[in-house]
Amino acid sequence: MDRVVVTGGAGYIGSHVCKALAERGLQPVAVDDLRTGRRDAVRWGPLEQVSVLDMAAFTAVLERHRPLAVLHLAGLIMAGESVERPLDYYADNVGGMISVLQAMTAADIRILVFSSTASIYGVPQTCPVAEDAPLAPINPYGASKAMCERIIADCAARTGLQSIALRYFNACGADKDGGIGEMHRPETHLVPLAIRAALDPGFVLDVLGTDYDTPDGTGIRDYVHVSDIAAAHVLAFDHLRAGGLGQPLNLGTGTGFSVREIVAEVERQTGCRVKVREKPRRPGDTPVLVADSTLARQVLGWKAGHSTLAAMVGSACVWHRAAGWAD
Ligand SMILES: NC(=O)c1ccc[n+]([C@@H]2O[C@H](COP(=O)([O-])OP(=O)(O)OC[C@H]3O[C@@H](n4cnc5c(N)ncnc54)[C@H](O)[C@@H]3O)[C@@H](O)[C@H]2O)c1
Ligand SMILES: O=c1ccn([C@@H]2O[C@H](COP(=O)(O)OP(=O)(O)O[C@H]3O[C@H](CO)[C@@H](O)[C@H](O)[C@H]3O)[C@@H](O)[C@H]2O)c(=O)[nH]1
Repeated sequence: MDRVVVTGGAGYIGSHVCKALAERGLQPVAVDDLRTGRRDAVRWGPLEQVSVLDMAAFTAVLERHRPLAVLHLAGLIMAGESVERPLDYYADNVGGMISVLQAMTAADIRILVFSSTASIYGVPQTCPVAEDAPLAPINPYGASKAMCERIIADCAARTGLQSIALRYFNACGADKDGGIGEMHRPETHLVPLAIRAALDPGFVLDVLGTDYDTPDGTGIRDYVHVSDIAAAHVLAFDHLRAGGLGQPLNLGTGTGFSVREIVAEVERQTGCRVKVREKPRRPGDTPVLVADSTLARQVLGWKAGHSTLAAMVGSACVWHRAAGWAD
């Protein structure tokens, strides 16, 4: 069976990517050091418990499995935390990227799909934001991902590397079969926290900023179903394997929802009040981020088919009712 290495394969999005690869008839090999990932999320292929920072060990994994491609999702992910711990973010995200590219070069693996982010746009001048907008990250997390994209482009210009950077907007929701879903440790993301604040009597959601220049004063994001993001990885892999041109692609729906709109949807779906308290803005947060994903549709034929608000919040509610929350 043809193999594909998924770094961060024990994480939230990586585990959904592994499932999508398996459904496409490919064997995913998860490479994850389990610093935040979960062993029980690795269900569709082997787990190699290795840090991508360990170039020699990661090269050995590539030599052993001879994958057709590397899908690089491993990294640190919290924009707010990156403001507090910038060096950790540059070390894991930029250091990890360099190590992955060195290992791929050593093992002669030429196809790369990279997890980039909407955070690289910072505070975009226009929304929905397209891929040709200036990259102007306002936190170390976004800056680390912009650096990775630059490093990939520099390598691709000099070698046979074929790559696509997928700039995801806000991943949420859970797999339809219920076995995997969002369980970050610690959890800082809005959708799981809002669901918890509805279902767990002892938990309150902090609304982080109520004075943004938005209709209800709270931050607006483009939420996209994790299964749609996973599907985009398979499409990107197929596209590159067929010799298609690599380029950065936004993954979003083109519609933004405010924090209060997410809270209202959680209340509608659970039938419970979401307990909230209003707090100041979180450092490093952008007021509004919404994607123009026309290019992903044109290049990959990608559609965010599962990403209605009801489907995203609904699948997340089903997951958390069964799995609870990480503490
Ligand atoms: N969650 C989102 O909304 C979102 C949006 C845009 C981009 N992204 C990107 O998607 C990727 C996956 O995010 P996620 O939400 O699944 O996060 P996650 O924390 O669930 O997954 C990241 C995984 O990477 C692993 N990891 C981290 N550093 C590693 C290292 N050096 N070596 C090996 N494994 C390592 C962790 O153990 C974890 O399993 C990240 O690169 C993130 O920046 C996420
Ligand atoms: O307890 C919370 C958590 C979040 N928010 C707000 O909810 C929105 C979404 O926040 P969150 O779910 O933390 O996601 P982002 O900070 O937008 O970042 C996510 O989305 C980015 C892409 O847009 C990814 O790159 C990041 O990895 C991922 O963490 C923002 O307006 C936050 O201010 C709250 O009000 N209270």
